Parts: sequence; C-alpha cells; structure tokens
Amino acid sequence: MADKTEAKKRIAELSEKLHYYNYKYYQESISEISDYEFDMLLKELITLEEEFPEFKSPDSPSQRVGGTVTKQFDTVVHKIPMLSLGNTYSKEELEDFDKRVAKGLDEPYEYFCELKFDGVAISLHYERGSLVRAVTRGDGTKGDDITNNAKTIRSIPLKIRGDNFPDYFEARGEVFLPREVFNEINRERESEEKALLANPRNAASGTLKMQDSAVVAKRKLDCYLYSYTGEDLPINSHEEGIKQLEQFGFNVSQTYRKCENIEEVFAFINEWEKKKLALPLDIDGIVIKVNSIPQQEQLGFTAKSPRWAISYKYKAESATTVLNEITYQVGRTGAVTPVANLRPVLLAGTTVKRASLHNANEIARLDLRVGDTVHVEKGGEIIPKITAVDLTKREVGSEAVDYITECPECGTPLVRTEGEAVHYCPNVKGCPPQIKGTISHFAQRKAADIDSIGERTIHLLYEKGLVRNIADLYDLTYEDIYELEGFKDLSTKNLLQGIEESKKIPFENILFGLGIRFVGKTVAEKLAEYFKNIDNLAAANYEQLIEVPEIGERIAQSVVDYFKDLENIDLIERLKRAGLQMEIVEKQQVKVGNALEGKSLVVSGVFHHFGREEIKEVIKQHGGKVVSAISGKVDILVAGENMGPAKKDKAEKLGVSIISEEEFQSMIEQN
Ligand SMILES: NC(=O)c1ccc[n+]([C@@H]2O[C@H](COP(=O)([O-])OP(=O)(O)OC[C@H]3O[C@@H](n4cnc5c(N)ncnc54)[C@H](O)[C@@H]3O)[C@@H](O)[C@H]2O)c1
Ligand SMILES: [Zn+2]
Repeated sequence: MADKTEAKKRIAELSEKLHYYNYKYYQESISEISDYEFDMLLKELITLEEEFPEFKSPDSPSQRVGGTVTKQFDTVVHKIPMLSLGNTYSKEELEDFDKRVAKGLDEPYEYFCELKFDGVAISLHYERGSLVRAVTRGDGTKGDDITNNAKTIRSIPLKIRGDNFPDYFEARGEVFLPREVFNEINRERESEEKALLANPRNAASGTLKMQDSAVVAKRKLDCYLYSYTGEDLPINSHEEGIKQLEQFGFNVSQTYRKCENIEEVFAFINEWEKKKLALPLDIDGIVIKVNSIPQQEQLGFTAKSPRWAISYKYKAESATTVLNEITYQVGRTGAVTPVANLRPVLLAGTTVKRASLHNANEIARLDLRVGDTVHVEKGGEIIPKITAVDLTKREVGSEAVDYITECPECGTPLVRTEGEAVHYCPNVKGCPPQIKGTISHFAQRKAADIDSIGERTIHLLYEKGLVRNIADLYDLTYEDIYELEGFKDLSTKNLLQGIEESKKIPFENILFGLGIRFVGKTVAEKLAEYFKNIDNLAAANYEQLIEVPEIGERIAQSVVDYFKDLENIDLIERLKRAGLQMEIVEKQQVKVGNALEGKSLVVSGVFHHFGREEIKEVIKQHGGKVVSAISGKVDILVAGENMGPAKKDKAEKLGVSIISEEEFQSMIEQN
C-alpha cells in the first residue's frame, strides 16, 4: 500500500478496532474475534506503521500492553514492568527471530522453551518470604491488587519453603482454570440455564477480577509460575530462576526444556502441538526465551515486549466451506439452537458437517445467509464454529435468514423473553424432544443414574407411547421392554434392574433429576438439605425459598411455579408410590478427633486450606457443631480472609473467641 492517505486511514481504522477488542478482552473478558484474527490485524498495523512511521502514535496498540487497571481494586505500580510478548504463527518468522538474536549477541547462546499457558498473567510479591501482594498485569506499568483472590488459589504458597531468600522478589506466572474445572462449571451452569462461559481463559480472567473472594474460591483456579523476578537476584539464567522457584515450593509446570539451537526449538514445538490436548489446561503456543540473563540484558526490550523472547502460537485449524442449510434443534428445556449444515469439509483430521450457531443474535452478528461461503474453525473446543463469511463469494440475491417462529418439532409458536438471546418452545409437556430430554436428564449419572437406558431406548419407549414422563418408567413391565426393537432377555432384565436400583438414589439427586428449571445439582443439594423432604419443599412459598442461602429470585420463582402445577404434584405422588427417595438421609458422621467436643463454631470468610463446606465438615469430624450466626452461645469464630467487620465486632462484644485458620489447624492437629 503506497498511498499515504489510504495508509493513514487504515492505521486509524485498525487502531480503533484493536483498542475496542482490547477493551472487550481485558475489561470484560470477552473475545469477539479469534486470537488469530486479532493478531493478524495487529500485524497489519505494525507493518503499516513501519512503512509510514509518521502516522504511528505513542498510544498505538502496537506500542502498549493492551490491558488497563480497573476502579474496583487498588492500583499497584510494577517495580519492573510486566510486558507482552512478540508473537508469530510462522516458522520462517521464528527463524528470523533466531537470526536477530544471533546478530545481537554475536556469541553462543541457548534457549529455554516453555508452554504458553492460556490464562491471565499475575505477579506475586514476597517480602521476607511471605506473600504480601498479588497484582495483575494491567497496562504493563500498573496493575490491580487482587491479593485476596490470589490467596484462594491453593497452590500459591503464603510462605515459601526454606530460609535462603532475598528480602524482596516477585514470582510471575499464569493463573488458569483447568479444563476439567471449566467443563464442570459449564455443566453446572447449563443445568441452571445460565449463559455458558466461553473458554477457560476468559473465565479465569473474569474470575480473578471478581469482588467476592468466596466466589473466586469456588472456581478452583490454579497457577503456574514461570519467572523469578527482582533486582540483583543471584541467578545467571532463566533456568536457574525456574529451579529456584521450584525449591521455594512454587507450582512450576514440568514441561519446559532447554534447547541448544533453533532446530531443537522446532522439535519442541512439533512435539507439543500433538501432546497439548493431553494437558490439564489450554495452551496457545510455546514461549521461547534466551536463557542467559546477561544476554537478555544485552538484547533489551521494545516498548511492549522483550527482544530476547517470542511466542510461537499454534493456529486454530480452519477451513472454508459452504453453508447449505440452517436447521433447528430443540433441547430439554425447549431452548432452540440453530445449527449450520455445511458442505462436508476436512478440518483438524475430521470431517465437519455441522457447526453450532448458538442463537439468532449470532446469525445476525455474522450476517449469515444460506449459500454463503464461510470460514470454520476448530480451536480447543470440540464443536467447530463459523468465524466469518467470505463476502466476496456471496451470491447476488441471497437473503437474510428468517428465524423460525414455530417449534420445528411440535409447531407451537416460539417465545423469546425480553433481553434473552434464546427462543423457547413453551410446550413443555407435549413437545417430543422436551419429553425425551427430560427423561434422559432424569436418567443421567448425577440424577437417578439409570445407566442401562440410553437415548435410543428413550426414543423407542417414546415412539411406542410407553413413556410420556419419568413416572411412567416405573410402570414398565418385562413385556413392554422385551417387545422393543433390539431387546433380548438379558437387556430387558438389565433395564428393569437399573430402574429398580434408582429407588435407592438419594433424594437430592432425584430432586435434581426432576428437571425443575434453574435447579442444577448444587441448587438441588442446597434445597434438599434445607427442606429435608419433598413435601416441605412443595409447601414452601417464595419468601421461604429465597431465605435459603444461595437461592435467588429466579430459582425461587421457578420452584414455586413447578409445584403449582397439579400435573407435577401427581407425578411426584407416583414417584413416591414407586418407592423413590423423597427425603434426605442424614449422613453418618465419621469421627476423627474430639478437640472441638461440645463446642459451637461459626466460620466466616475465605480459607486457604479448606473449602467452605470442607471446613464445616472437619469441625463436625472433631466433635464440634457448626452454627451460622454469631450469638452468646457460640464458642469459637474461625476467621478466614475477608471476614466482614460487623461479624468480628459482634463476636468481640459477645466474648466469642476468634481464631485464625492456622490456629484452627493446630487445634485439631493436637489430637
Ligand atoms: N480475541 C480478542 O478479541 C483479543 C483481544 C485482545 C488480545 N487478544 C489476544 O491476546 C494477545 C495479547 O495478549 P498479551 O499481550 O498478553 O500477549 P500474549 O498473551 O500473546 O503473551 C504474553 C503473555 O503470555 C503469558 N504467558 C503464558 N505462558 C508464559 C510463559 N511460559 N512465559 C511468559 N509468558 C507466558 C503471560 O501472561 C504474558 O503476559 C493477542 O496476541 C491476542 O492473541 C485477543
Ligand atoms: Zn416444541
């Protein structure tokens, strides 16, 4: 692009776009475009700015770390800036990097390679061996003080191991959400019908900026450290820093490798491209660092990143194909999901024919039309998605998608609640996929656990008219099942056995299995524990329901609505008669010690070594009783981080003894 005016215009355009995506990404933890698309826009900007330096502004996205500090936390100025990393998706550019290093040093050097963990950067400050502060990267020069949130991460040591440490140092690394935990959170959110979290990185970033550390603690974040930083530290190489972090007791991922030359780096890259799916967390590439610290100093920094390091990013695999048709799926709750039916295309080793489109907004955002040529991408996720439309290939006369107005399965007009993205079929009790979905929801492992009944069997039972709701399962006879296609004596007996076994399943699981809207597994447990049996729960009114800890308005209303429906009451009567568990069985307490015998305790705040429920359990195991409110009858208040001052005042006034988590631990360890 030689034209000056055009270049100026494009630079302004790119800068504005990148500022916007940065804002979304760092402030709201939302990715509106893929990282690859973002990086390509940034690359275009850098190239243009090199050609036309007169248009490069000091606050260009090419010159600064993308984040900022927020108002909700105290601001901390970094003693040593926290920078970004240059990145590339191409091996040629990596070779160019190696050439620049060779030229800049003019002596032998080696690399230290690490995985590029896809999370959020953090700096942990240690004074005389104790954690005093945890800070986000922010804009690179100053970040947010998120110490309380970081302390909920159990692998971060509050005190480091050994006694040979500098007065002050920083351990820098990446906070992340393990993929398993992420999936678990989303399964839970799905059953509560909350919007799903987009990916583990954005979820980790959103979590770290939450105001309530107790909620953060539940999210089970983890952290890998990869940099030992400070002034005049007694180390000569990055490798020595890593070893030092390990000795201090930090969580260092055992995936790094020292490489003698760029060929070994390439081997490392290729190896992890295959192995990365087996890791407990997502990585988006490899970080290559010059190992020697004096050499790092010699190479120095640009405004935004070190010259002695670079990240090689794995490109999410993508392909181009044609959108043949949009079909619509109806789920258990009646939610309608549009599905893109594609001309089959090979992507990341599998043939892709379909991609999820989420909802009507997504179709509008992509401005998708039947017949369009589209880009599909498969990142860490299993289900491919459409990332963009190739407008140059759009056929003339193509028309915007007319979203369906009636349920494709039962013909009922769809509804869309104000402010919600999703359309629903309201015919809960008559819409086939909703009925079948309700039954498979009930049969799942976390609910009634009838593993001998799969989707296919449910379909057959439905088609034969044998099952219209979950209570019908308990009326099934040997003959009913034996006559189903594919069933023999043994499989029939197995299915009946599975149904019989479900009568022993605890009440809280059955309650979850009923599929009351917004009542996920955790909520069902809370309700069961509080109301003890189904009759109490059915009799509870809205006010009583929102009294229950962690039960919000939406859930309370949904429970009230459920039990108002006489068909549901009838269903529950039938389940009771069939012999299902409709009340909780109090757990037998395992006795571990008697240090707290006869004492009443209140727990408050966030704990480092225990989860909230866990500490209550431990108290009971040692003979203590857990109560929820401070009163004159309480003996001990176990105070975690971030305990409310009002609670503390009250406890002091009433003469309740207040102990720390550490004191609590030594109390119970004494016997
Ligand atoms: N999709 C979007 O809308 C959007 C918007 C803004 C940024 N982004 C993405 O974020 C990138 C910019 O973020 P960035 O400036 O943090 O750069 P970066 O994430 O590409 O690299 C720097 C970061 O890598 C992390 N890291 C992980 N493992 C590391 C290791 N072993 N050693 C050192 N650092 C390690 C650190 O957090 C460090 O801050 C962009 O390139 C883009 O891919 C995407
Ligand atoms: Zn329907």
